[in-house]
Amino acid sequence: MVTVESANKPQPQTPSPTATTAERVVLTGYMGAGKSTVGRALARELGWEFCDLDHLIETTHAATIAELFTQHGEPGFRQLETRALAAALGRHNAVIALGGGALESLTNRLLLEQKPNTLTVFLDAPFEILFDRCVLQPDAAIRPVLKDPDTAAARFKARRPQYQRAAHIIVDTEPLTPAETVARLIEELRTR
Ligand SMILES: Nc1ncnc2c1ncn2[C@@H]1O[C@H](COP(=O)(O)OP(=O)(O)O)[C@@H](O)[C@H]1O
Ligand SMILES: O=C(O)C1=C[C@@H](OP(=O)(O)O)[C@@H](O)[C@H](O)C1
Ligand SMILES: [Mg+2]
Repeated sequence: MVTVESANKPQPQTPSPTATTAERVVLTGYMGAGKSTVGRALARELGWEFCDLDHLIETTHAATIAELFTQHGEPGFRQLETRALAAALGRHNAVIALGGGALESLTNRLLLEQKPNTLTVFLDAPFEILFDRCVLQPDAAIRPVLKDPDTAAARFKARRPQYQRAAHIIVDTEPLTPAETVARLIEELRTR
């Protein structure tokens, strides 16, 4: 029997492809890991909002990442990144793609770690693969940190333990396409 009360209740929305209790998924990993590409596709699949931290910084300050590095230096850029992260973590039903350097900051690591209902995913791959992906990326934004390959390799080595420590889920993306990584994450989200 359909009571008036239940008939007036809001109808359920399109079923989510996952029953996850997480309110947001945060993608981390080095440049070229696919945070932006996979994040956008995952958000679309979940019917969630997509927030790319670099894009948020660029629109907030009306300048490209490269311009912000030139204007403020890397330390200045990192401050803007921390503010953007704090704002982004306030979103619900959102996939958030971090920049590759976001977890260098202890403040950022604590912001992320202390945010409840947040599933952090580390998209991993060897440095050489990541570097090639960035070089081959059509119309890629300039990544100032990638200018010198030796320094970039050293930063990869230094950052990797931070990505690992922050992660609830680690995906080795080397053998996967971005679509396969999305499928893997949807599968993981079913059980969390
Ligand atoms: N297996 C893969 N996983 C993720 N990205 C891949 C893969 N293979 C190639 N790519 C390409 O590498 C680039 C990753 O760039 P992007 O998503 O901007 O990474 P990030 O935001 O992590 O720096 C994209 O051009 C993407 O199409
Ligand atoms: O690793 C880094 O220090 C950076 C990564 C970039 O984002 P992606 O990882 O999305 O390329 C961007 O935030 C900026 O160029 C600095
Ligand atoms: Mg990106």
